[in-house]
Amino acid sequence: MSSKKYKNIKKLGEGAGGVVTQAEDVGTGRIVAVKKVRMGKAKDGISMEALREIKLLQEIKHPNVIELVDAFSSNTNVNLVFEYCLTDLDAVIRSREIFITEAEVKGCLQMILRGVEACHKHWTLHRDLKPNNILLGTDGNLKLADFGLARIHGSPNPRLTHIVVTRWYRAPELLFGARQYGTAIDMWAVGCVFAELMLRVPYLPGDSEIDQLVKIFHARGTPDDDIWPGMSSLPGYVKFSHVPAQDHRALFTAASEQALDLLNKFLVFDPLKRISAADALKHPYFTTGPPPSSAADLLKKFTKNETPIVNPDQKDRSNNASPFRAPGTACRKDDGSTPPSSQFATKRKLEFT
Ligand SMILES: Nc1ncnc2c1ncn2[C@@H]1O[C@H](COP(=O)(O)OP(=O)(O)OP(=O)(O)O)[C@@H](O)[C@H]1O
Repeated sequence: MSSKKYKNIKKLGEGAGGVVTQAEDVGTGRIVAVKKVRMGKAKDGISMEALREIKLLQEIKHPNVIELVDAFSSNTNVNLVFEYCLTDLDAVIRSREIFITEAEVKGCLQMILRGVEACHKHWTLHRDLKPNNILLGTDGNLKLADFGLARIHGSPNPRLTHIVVTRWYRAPELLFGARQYGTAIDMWAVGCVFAELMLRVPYLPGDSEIDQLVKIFHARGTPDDDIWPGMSSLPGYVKFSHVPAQDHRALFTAASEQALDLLNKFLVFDPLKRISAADALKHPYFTTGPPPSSAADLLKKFTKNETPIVNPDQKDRSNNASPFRAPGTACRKDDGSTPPSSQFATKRKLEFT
């Protein structure tokens, strides 16, 4: 980083877009995270990818959307300066030190939904919602981050590509190659994250695009054109044999009726009938039973045992001991790491290779 304004502290990690470094604003002493974005297809010396992220984030100012503090260019890079975050939801979900209560799941989901609602109000799809793109800010708020794939939807010539959203959180319309899609793709992803918060393991961890659809249909039942009008006309539609929906109650053993009802509304096949973020926030789930945990409570709980963000490259997901896995067996390459205990779920049998 070659800005006199920021003093490099340490490398935090590296994503597909570039290196992220912890730094200090020498003028104010504020700790920030600087994301150095490699040049993509450059126009006028600035990466279009970086420009897109800058533009979207500058428009959305919300406690549940990561703050873009500054942006500057250095040689061939664009540096995006973000508020520094303490950990991410992936690290929290995988931590065996943390027992996530119903109130905490509720608090997390409420913050995620508020962030998504803010994005959607600004005609922005996040498009890559997943636990490691949801960061815990120093104020205890969860913040949606990594807008690298976000696009303004509804713009005249969107040329939307269906290769978006990490597979496990990808909506069925994207898996069937829909070229026109909207905010409902983020709501499917929110549903998968909600399920993962309760289960403590990814809900639908498909190995491939086809396996992703198989996992979705095994969980939710195979849809037909009555349930999802227009499904068979989608460009990538493939006919699957009929399987009935899994009994949700058998998997989410301790989840409340309201939690299951809301989960079902996120995971509706027809994108037009899928619940919106604004409506989800009005669901009785948030007003019945224990109230959602506050940001201050989440901060205390999720940072108690220090769960620093771990760069996925540095995570050893195969050798950690697990009560769910026979000693010495490696867990399947893609399935995340050791599932911590959950009061919501029946311990799900992991498949081994
Ligand atoms: N604001 C932040 N504060 C603290 N750490 C951050 C911040 N933003 C990103 N990181 C960390 O830096 C690393 C790289 O993040 P980045 O968003 O570039 O990629 P990623 O989400 O890990 O992967 P990908 O780009 O493939 O989605 C990750 O470990 C991430 O958690």
